[in-house]
Amino acid sequence: MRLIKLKLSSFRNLKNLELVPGQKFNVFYGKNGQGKTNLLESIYLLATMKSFKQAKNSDLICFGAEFALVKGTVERDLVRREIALLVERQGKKAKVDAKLASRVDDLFGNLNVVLFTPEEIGMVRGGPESRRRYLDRAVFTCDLGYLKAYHDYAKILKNRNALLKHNDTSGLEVWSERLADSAVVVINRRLAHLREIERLFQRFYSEISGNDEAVEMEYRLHGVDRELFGQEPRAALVEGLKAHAAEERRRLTTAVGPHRDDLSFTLNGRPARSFASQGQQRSIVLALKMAEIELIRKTFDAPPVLLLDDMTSELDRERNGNLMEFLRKREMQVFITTTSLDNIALEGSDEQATFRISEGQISQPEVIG
Ligand SMILES: Nc1ncnc2c1ncn2[C@@H]1O[C@H](COP(=O)(O)OP(=O)(O)OP(=O)(O)O)[C@@H](O)[C@H]1O
Repeated sequence: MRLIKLKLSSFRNLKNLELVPGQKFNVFYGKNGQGKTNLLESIYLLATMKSFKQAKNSDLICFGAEFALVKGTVERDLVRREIALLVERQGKKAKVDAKLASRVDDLFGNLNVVLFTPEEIGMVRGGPESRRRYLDRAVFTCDLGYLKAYHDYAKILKNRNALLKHNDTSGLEVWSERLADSAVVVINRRLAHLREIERLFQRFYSEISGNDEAVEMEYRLHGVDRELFGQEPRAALVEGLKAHAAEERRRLTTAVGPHRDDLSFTLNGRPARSFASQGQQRSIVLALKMAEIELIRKTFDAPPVLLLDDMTSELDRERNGNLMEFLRKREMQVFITTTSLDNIALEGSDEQATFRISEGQISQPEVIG
């Protein structure tokens, strides 16, 4: 999969931008606050209709403008498609080859992206939300049904939370059962994804770290009995909700379900969150991303586009080099942002297009190699 052309109008500080990226490594450099992350955000939006910064529509529109327009030509298996996304304050509208795409599903598989941000590097150590966010994004890219399952769950959760908030216990039991049904679907899809990437993740971790540390990942059910979940998942959720009834009355919110679950990593049996060194934690995230790329390649028979935001300064030279080598072998199109070209371990023969971004404007590329 490749992005052949990108055209932005009034997207954040990128008022009028046209880009014809190279086939492989595209490096965007410039000082802080010039629009590098915004550029990656626009590509991410084209693929998913969502901002990776959890931004509102109005944040995406250039100050003073009425709407933003993101247009891209993408290519997969030699078939080109035009994707156009109109962002207005009240909503987004997408078209694929001039046909209205009414749901995100219609965009599915045209452009797959894997995102790698400094925020995600902190994921092993940080709070569970960032790990859930990572997981949800990763599952959605390969599993079309996941988004619907996730939205169904979110709707039920919202209704159940509204009852708790108003101390209205009349319909609570019915909503608990609905929540349990929907939660099982979400959790099972997450678990299926993790099963698919587990081996890859372990293989890439040992390749990056160059030693035989045993790395494991585990899906942690919050407030739900693991064993019972293995046998009767729905009953386990219902039981979990019952057991947390007092906490829910106190906190006025649903205490159990995939919105509270977590993903944990262990190194040689010890929790990576507290025991792994910074380097080991970075290797874990890197191995996860590599596994995700590999799974997408297998699922779609085409590699995704990789968006690397300001990562280069986060990875040491060796890990950076490992990553670039991995990407080179897979013939992937990569978009990298950096404040300094010295951060990129891309010396070698690969084609590299370099763009300078300054105050939302892009300079013509210099092709190196
Ligand atoms: N809706 C908007 N309209 C106009 N400008 C905006 C809008 N949203 C953000 N900006 C501007 O975009 C700039 C931030 O761009 P971006 O986050 O892409 O920076 P960057 O080049 O990635 O910098 P860094 O290296 O610090 O990450 C800021 O100057 C901000 O004021």
